[in-house]
Order: sequence, then C-alpha cells, then structure tokens
Amino acid sequence: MHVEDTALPGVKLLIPVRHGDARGFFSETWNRDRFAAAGITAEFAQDNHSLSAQADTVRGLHFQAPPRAQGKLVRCGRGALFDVAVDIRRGSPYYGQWVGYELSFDNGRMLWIPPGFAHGFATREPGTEIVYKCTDTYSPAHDGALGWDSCGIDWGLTGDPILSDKDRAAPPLADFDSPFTWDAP
Ligand SMILES: Cc1cn([C@H]2C[C@H](O)[C@@H](COP(=O)(O)OP(=O)(O)O[C@H]3O[C@@H](C)C(=O)[C@@H](O)[C@H]3O)O2)c(=O)[nH]c1=O
Repeated sequence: MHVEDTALPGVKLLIPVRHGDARGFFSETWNRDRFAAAGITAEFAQDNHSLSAQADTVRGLHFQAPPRAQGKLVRCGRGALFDVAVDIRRGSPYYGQWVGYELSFDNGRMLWIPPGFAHGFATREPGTEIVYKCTDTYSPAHDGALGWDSCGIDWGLTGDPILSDKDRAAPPLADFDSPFTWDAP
C-alpha cells in the first residue's frame, strides 16, 4: 500500500495495491495490521455508502462532536469525487485549513480523516458512490456541519452545487463555534 502524508498532519492519502488478473482485480481496502503500520490505528463501528445522482453534488462539511467524534476512512466505489478534510480543532496551527484529493473508482485512492476534522466531498460524475468506515456510530445529537463554501475550498464545480437543506444552512467558518480543541503534542 502506498501511503502519503498530506499538508494537514494526521490526514493521510492511501493507495492499496490492486492485484489484477484476467477477472479484474482484488484489493484490500482495510487491513488492521497494514494500516497500523501506516500509522492508522482505528476501531471502526459503522460503514456508510451513499449515492449522489448528479455531478456537482456537495455533501459537507460534516463532523460529529465529541464524545461521539468520528474518524473516517473514505473511498469512491463508483465514479469520481473530490474529497476534502478541514482542521476544525480550536487552537490548532492548521485551524480552518483544508486538503482535497480526487478519489475515483479508477484511481482507488483512499483518504483517512481523523477525529477533529470536518469532511465533505463534491461529485465529479453522475451516479457517484462513496463508501466510508467510521470509528463511531451515527449520533444525530452530535451531528454538526460547517459551511461548505466558507473555508476557501476550490471545489472545482462546473455549475451550482446540489446541496441538502442542512448544508445550505450550515454556519460559515467565521461564525463557527467548534466543539473540538487541539491537544498540543
Ligand atoms: C450520516 C448518517 C445519516 N443517516 C440518515 C439521516 C438522514 O435521514 C439521511 C441523510 O443524512 P445526511 O443528509 O446527513 O447525509 P450526508 O449529507 O451524506 O452526510 C454524510 O456526509 C459526509 C460528508 C460525511 O462525512 C458523513 O459523516 C455524513 O455526515 O441519512 C443515518 O441514518 N446514519 C448516518 O450515519
């Protein structure tokens, strides 16, 4: 597995090996020992799968507040998307900064987003599916959102985004009261 650090310490880009043969390929998308060797020790509690019918669908930026914070291991099951993590830990030297990567079925890339980061994505193709593992189960009471268009993210959209009502109403970074604080190392 190829592993790359990103500009946000803790957020990692991973490319598992695809063992190709005449039938297609086989790939390990989670292997506790291999990921631990890459610095990711996580116990996952929930797997998610969503379909976005249209390109330029934006979902995010989302998080669950402590004590129900979630780390997320994200990949694209079909189509292509631009996946983003934003550091929302108050006091972090990287607070409000973002990284984004193109994840597609074709490139097989995965993004690890630890707790303390908001997550969102924009779809590049109709019928795009995202698949991700989370380190805690869904808790609507801890569900939170930050304005998708308030962090200077270049989403690479080709038109107006398709958004949920929740995401349209999410506060901008300037008005955002983050439930996360940075633990200085
Ligand atoms: C997130 C979630 C939603 N739901 C329900 C609530 C609602 O009726 C429906 C759609 O929920 P949402 O609009 O929040 O779905 P969505 O906008 O896709 O939310 C997701 O966005 C990405 C970016 C993330 O990082 C995820 O953690 C999650 O927040 O699904 C669950 O049952 N379990 C879950 O874990």
